[in-house]
This record gives sequence, structure tokens and C-alpha cells, in this order.
Amino acid sequence: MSNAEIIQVNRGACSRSWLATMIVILCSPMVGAFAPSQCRRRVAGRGSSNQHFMSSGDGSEDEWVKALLEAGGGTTPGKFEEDMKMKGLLGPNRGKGNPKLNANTRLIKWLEEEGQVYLSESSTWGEAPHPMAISTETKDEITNESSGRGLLARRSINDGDELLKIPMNLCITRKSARRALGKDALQDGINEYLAIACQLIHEKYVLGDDSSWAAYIGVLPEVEEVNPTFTWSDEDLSFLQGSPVVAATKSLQMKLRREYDALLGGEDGLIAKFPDRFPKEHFTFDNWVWAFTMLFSRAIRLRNLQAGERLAMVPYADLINHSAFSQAFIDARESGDWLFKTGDEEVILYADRGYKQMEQIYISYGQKSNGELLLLYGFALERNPYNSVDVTVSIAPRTEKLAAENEGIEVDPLAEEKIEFLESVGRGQTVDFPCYADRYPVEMLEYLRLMMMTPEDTRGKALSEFDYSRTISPANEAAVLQSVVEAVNYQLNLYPQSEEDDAEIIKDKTLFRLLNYNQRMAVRHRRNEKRLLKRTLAALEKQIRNKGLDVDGLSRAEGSTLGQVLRGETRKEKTALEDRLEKMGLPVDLR
Ligand SMILES: C[S@@+](CC[C@H](N)C(=O)[O-])C[C@H]1O[C@@H](n2cnc3c(N)ncnc32)[C@H](O)[C@@H]1O
Repeated sequence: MSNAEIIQVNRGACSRSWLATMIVILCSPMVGAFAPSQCRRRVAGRGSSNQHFMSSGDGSEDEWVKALLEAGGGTTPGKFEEDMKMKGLLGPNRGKGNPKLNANTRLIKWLEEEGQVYLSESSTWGEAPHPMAISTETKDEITNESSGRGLLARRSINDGDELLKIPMNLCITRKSARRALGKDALQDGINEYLAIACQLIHEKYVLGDDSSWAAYIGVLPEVEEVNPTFTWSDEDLSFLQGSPVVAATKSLQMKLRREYDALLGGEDGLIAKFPDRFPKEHFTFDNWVWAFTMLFSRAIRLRNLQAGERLAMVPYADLINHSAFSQAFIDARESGDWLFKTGDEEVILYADRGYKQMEQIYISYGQKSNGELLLLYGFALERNPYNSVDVTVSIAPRTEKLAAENEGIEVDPLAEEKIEFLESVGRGQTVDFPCYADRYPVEMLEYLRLMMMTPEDTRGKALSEFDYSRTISPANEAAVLQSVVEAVNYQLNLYPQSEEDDAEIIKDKTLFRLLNYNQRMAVRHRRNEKRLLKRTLAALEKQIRNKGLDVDGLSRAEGSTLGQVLRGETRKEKTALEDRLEKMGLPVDLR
């Protein structure tokens, strides 16, 4: 599950270094994953966008909520569950008929028995009652779409309270995978995603009920309950036409296939080499996709382990849903108290604020755009302060060669120097930048300022001598902003439907419900992307006016600048979204 990306630019003293030193910090690993401590930032307007509902056995959701409230914080041992039974809210046969409830119960029992995890609602000597309860069905209050299981406050919780402690030995990691499947098969240094994917398949499909992790595997959802875009059919994906998510999805699909073939398939693959441990009927591509759906949507990158950073599937902790406004974070620490450290490690979560009884507890998977959320977690948020749309900015430096090959192209005397400069700072001629509703990255402006330089701007100085974080000249700035307008307009024109068309589709509730979950997500998503781009355009136009850059003669983006903004289809590099995925530690090059 994870993360907000903070783009930091270390400008340093030398202006040449600005592009090269752009660092994208992926703050959370639920590969999403949970935001680590360095991502803890105060975010204004904190609040939760989701609403919980306890799942009904044969009782309605409302009855569940009422029953939980009446359980009164669970001061008496067993009262919470007893109240459920008395009200007949666990369904026929005291809840045994509800597989999700049974799976929850099994998970809790396993955590208590195997990990001595204290999950009781009663207070015992030295231990406060456990503060959370599993809700089998939560819903987004704006869209009313299901968000699966979630964790609720069973009693009121204070800011800073410890919410859970899970011992590391109950987590699935590369280490546990190598232990389960053999160090000869999963060799030293194997990528963590690949190793854990193999163990997930092994535990769920090969061992099944005999797995020591069966209770945990039992609460893991199926692909159809998560629906990240890389599992969508082409038909569903066609609803996202125009969105940058499509390219990233296709790319991820190819990558997953390639990884599967390389590790498991072929003569040298694990299936051929170790058929007993990697039976081909279980190590199928479909099961591989399930394993990666789990990894991308719920693996947590723990940063504080003694051995360094590690990816882990953490039972129970991964039942927490995402809020872009939460500041809660998960990490590991050595277990024991200040007096007596055991040397073992555990995963820990603290409350980021006070919670009232029955409120849903959220963490942040990081400052993720809706595109990233949809691609990796299968949902997008209607209110997401970190939402952005990647816009492609592509400049053709008009070299002598280009001019010779294309009639009517005027040579840019700085073209060769621009290419050389870009290469020296590790940038190509086509770059994707995320545009936010109220801002666009400084790096994009810097890039465009360079590309729009003319001999009038340089006056004989080398391109490397300029500070591109500042306006170069009014004419250069006008060209830059105009080219952003053009790039945003270009992106907007890629969508076959207008924002208004989408709004109509969403408004007709009966028809909208006829679409499947993926298609509904797609329509909302493409509409929100268009809204965001339109707001960017409005902000740009205002900026151009406010800076007095809209006067004739200054606006020279088209034609009079010697570099020309090209269209996105010539893109050769990874999209910004893919780039961010890569930096999350995904196994290999996507293409
Ligand atoms: C780490 S799991 C959280 C527990 C999960 N709901 C479950 O049933 O196991 C992440 C998944 O939960 C769902 N989810 C988390 N936060 C959500 C949100 N704010 N809105 C909708 N779905 C959400 C998505 O399916 C996501 O892939």
C-alpha cells in the first residue's frame, strides 16, 4: 500500500546539478505501503473520507453499528462478542455462516496463540484493552463503494496511543520465503517482491489449510475484491482511454509477465528445476497476479529494522484502510520495554490523533495520486490533496540534422548544446511531470526554461551558467508558460469524452450502477483528471496575465522560439508514474 512522493530538488551551488539531483522520495511502502516517519507531515484539513459498516450476518449494517456502540467499550471480558451473539447479529449458527467473520476470528486466535498478540477487548493486569475491532465491510462515504475490511476504534483512543504490536516472526518477508522454499531456489539477494510472491503462492495454493499462515491467508482478498488496474480487462481499461494510467498499467502488466517468465518459466525456471516445491498447477500466472495484487496493495516497507529496510506482509496491520489526511505510520522496533529488550523485533502502529469509539482508523499509504492508487490499490479518492496528472512535455531541439530531414524546420543554434546539457544532467528530451490542481513542479519550469533558451537569452554565455530556478527573461517565461498550456491542452484532448459527458454518466445513478466496479472507478477517475487539468489551465492563464506575459511579442512559444513543444506520442522514456514505481523498488525495468 503506499505513498506520497515528495520531490526534493537539491539545487546545490552549481546550476548544472539541478536536474541531476532531483530525488523522488517514496515515502511509503505499502508499496504502497504505510508512510514512514520521514513522511510525517502536518496536513491541513485532516479528516476521514470513509465510513465504516460492520458486516451483517443476518442483521443489517445499522444494527451492527448499534450493537457495537452498545457493547460500551468492552470493559467486561467477552461482552463485545457476547452482545453480538445475544442480538443474533453474527448470523445463523452464531456467525459461523459468515465466512468473513469466521476468517476474522481465526486470524485473531492465531495472532494471540502464535504471536502472543494482545487483541482482547478486556483489560488485564498491565495491558489496556485492545483498541481496535475488525469491520468486515467498510464503505467510502462519498461514492458508497466498498473498501473491504477495515479497523475500527473499539473504544475511544487518544493521540499517540499504541494501536498494535505484531511480532516480526509472524510477517512474511524475503527471509521467511527463503526458509519456506529453500535457499537453493530463492537465492541470496533475490528481489523481495519476487521472493514474497513465491511464498504467498506456496502458502495459499500449495499448503492451503496446512500452512502456518493459513489464518492470515484466510483474510487476504481475491483479485476481484481489490481490482488494481493491472488486473483489468482490456474492455474495462478502455474506459480510461486518455489517462496516463493506461500506459503505466500496460507497462506493469508486461513487467509482471516478464518477471514470471524469467523466474518461474522456461527450462531454467523454478518450476522446471524444483517441480516438487514449485508445482506448475499452483505457480500459474493467475496466481502470480494475485500475489502481486497482495504485495502492491498491502506489503509494508519497514524502515527501522536492525538489518535495514525490509518489505513485509504484516498480518492485521494490513487491514487498515488509507486516508490521504492520516498521519499515522507503521514501522518496526525492538520489542521489550526500556528496561528489558528482548532482541526480537515487532511492527508497531501509534494513533495519529484521538478517535471516538466506532470511528474507522486510517493510515496513509503515502502522498499518492489517484492514478497510483488505482494502479496499485484499485481505488481512487474523490478528495485527494495529492492528486496529480502526468503531463508530457516534449521539446524537439532543432538540430541541423532535424532541419535537413524536415522541410520548414528552422535550425536552433543552441540545439546541440541543449541536448548535451540534458544528457549531462541525465534528462531526455521528453519528460513527464505531475501537474497538481493548484501547482506544477518547479522542475518542469526549469526544464522548459532551458529548452526555450534563445541566443537573445544566452548572449554568448554557456547554457550551464544559468540558474533555471529563476525567470530567465520575460520572453522566455512567456514561452515556458505557453508551452505548459499547450501540453495540458494536449493531455486534455487525449480523452475521448468531455468532463461534462462524464458528469452526465455519473449523475444518472441507475445507468451508472449498471457499469461494473472498474468501469465506475474509471469514469470517476477520468472525470477527476480532466477537472484537475482544467484547474491547472485556469491557474496558468491567470499567472500569465498577472505576470504581464500575455502581451503580443512576448508569447513566442509557437514558432518564434527555436525549440518546439512536441506531442506526447513521441515519448520514448518511462512515464513519471512508472518512474515513481521504479523508485519504490519494483523488481526490474518495466519495458
Ligand atoms: C492494506 S489493504 C486494507 C484492508 C483491505 N480493505 C482489506 O479488505 O483487506 C488495502 C486495500 O484496501 C482497500 N482500501 C484501502 N483504503 C481505501 C479507501 N480509502 N477507499 C477504498 N478502498 C480502500 C483497497 O482495496 C486497497 O487495495
